[in-house]
Amino acid sequence: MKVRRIPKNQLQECISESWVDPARRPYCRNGYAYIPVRTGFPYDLDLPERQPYTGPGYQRLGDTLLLHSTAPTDDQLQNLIDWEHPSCILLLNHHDGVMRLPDVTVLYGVPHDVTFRETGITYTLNPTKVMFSQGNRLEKQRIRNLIRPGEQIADMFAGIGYFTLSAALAGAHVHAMEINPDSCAYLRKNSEINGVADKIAIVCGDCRTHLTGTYNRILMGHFDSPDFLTAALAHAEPGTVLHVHGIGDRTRDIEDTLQGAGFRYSLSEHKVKKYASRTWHCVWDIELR
Ligand SMILES: C[S@@+](CC[C@H](N)C(=O)[O-])C[C@H]1O[C@@H](n2cnc3c(N)ncnc32)[C@H](O)[C@@H]1O
Repeated sequence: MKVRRIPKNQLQECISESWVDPARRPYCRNGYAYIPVRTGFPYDLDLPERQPYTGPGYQRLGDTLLLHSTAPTDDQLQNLIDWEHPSCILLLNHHDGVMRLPDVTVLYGVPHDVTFRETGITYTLNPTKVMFSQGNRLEKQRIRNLIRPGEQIADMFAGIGYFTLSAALAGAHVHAMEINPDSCAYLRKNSEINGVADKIAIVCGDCRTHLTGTYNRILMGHFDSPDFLTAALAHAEPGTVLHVHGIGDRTRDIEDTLQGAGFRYSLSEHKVKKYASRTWHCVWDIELR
């Protein structure tokens, strides 16, 4: 592949010039951009063709790549480094405990805070310290579309702001509760970066002791949410909408709790993503009557 090597900060100025091959992606390394050159134009280097990466799937969070569960072979890892030029590659083995802390193996580079955008929201986090689920992207958008400006919302499991930031950007006032101090710190940072700090009241602690008053909407983005429903209902009233996440079929448990608390309600179930074979991560939308 014939390329011209230029300082990375000149990439934007060059990208529409006639010598640039628009069918190939430039790539950056060590402060330089390598731009593929069209046939017939002068070039600086003739690089061996890059081998497309064909190993296990991964997600990109800023300059860090996150592989899920399946470790690459040594050849695949080298192939991925050459293909994506990341600064760090992590293998996410699983999430641990109630805080859903990531258990990761560092495959390449040194872990650090990463910044990236997803559906118009900027996130900063360290993927070795807190979880980030790209699989919840559609659910975040769905929730954002349901929220009306001025709503009073409780996010009982705010994490680094997956739902809280969407809700605040939709014009709601969010009482964001989170038990993990690392997540609270990133949530604070993310609310500032996205310009919604004045719409979010962050509390670091157990949501069950921090819920106050009643809310228009209660977000419960934790797999064990059905077990927290009684606590949430103590801060709900007719008209309140709850979004209760869980794994597998929890409809019966949820309905038992609602009926035990004496509420009339409408309930609908939505699939968020596959969790295991035949098991789904679901969210139950409940509107109290
Ligand atoms: C699934 S994670 C992330 C939540 C995020 N809303 C999402 O959908 O991905 C759940 C979060 O709930 C927090 N958490 C667990 N138990 C909690 C509790 N009792 N009170 C407040 N936060 C809690 C964990 O620390 C974790 O950050």
